Amino acid sequence: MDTLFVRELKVETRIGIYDWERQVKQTILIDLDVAADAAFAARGDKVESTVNYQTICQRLVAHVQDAEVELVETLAEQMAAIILGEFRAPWVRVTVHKPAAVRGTRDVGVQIERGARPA
Ligand SMILES: Nc1nc2c(c(=O)[nH]1)N=C([C@H](O)[C@@H](O)CO)CN2
Repeated sequence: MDTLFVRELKVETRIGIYDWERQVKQTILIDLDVAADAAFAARGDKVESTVNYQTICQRLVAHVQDAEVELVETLAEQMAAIILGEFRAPWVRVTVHKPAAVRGTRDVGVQIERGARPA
């Protein structure tokens, strides 16, 4: 199976386990890998025959900017559920980056895979 991808979708949101993190918005970056049949889409050359990565980005931005969760894990699970449930994708990998959240690091975050990747 082929993979549609999104790299570094940037969203400002309230996220974190500390009280101060409830008062500010922080930047998170989202990477997505979504299983999709690129050959099928290419045969018809119409976006309606595949997953529209722009629509996914718009849906996730709308969700994440108002999510107000503590953990990056929670956000990743919510986004995976949206992509599998609403966009009928069979498999997704979601990576949530919280850059510079921990002193001394460039980046921290989580990566999850949900669904079943077609052969
Ligand atoms: N497994 C996790 N560990 C931590 C998280 C998280 O979301 N998942 N978050 C924090 C803080 O919010 C940190 O990002 C900011 O100081 C710490 N550990």
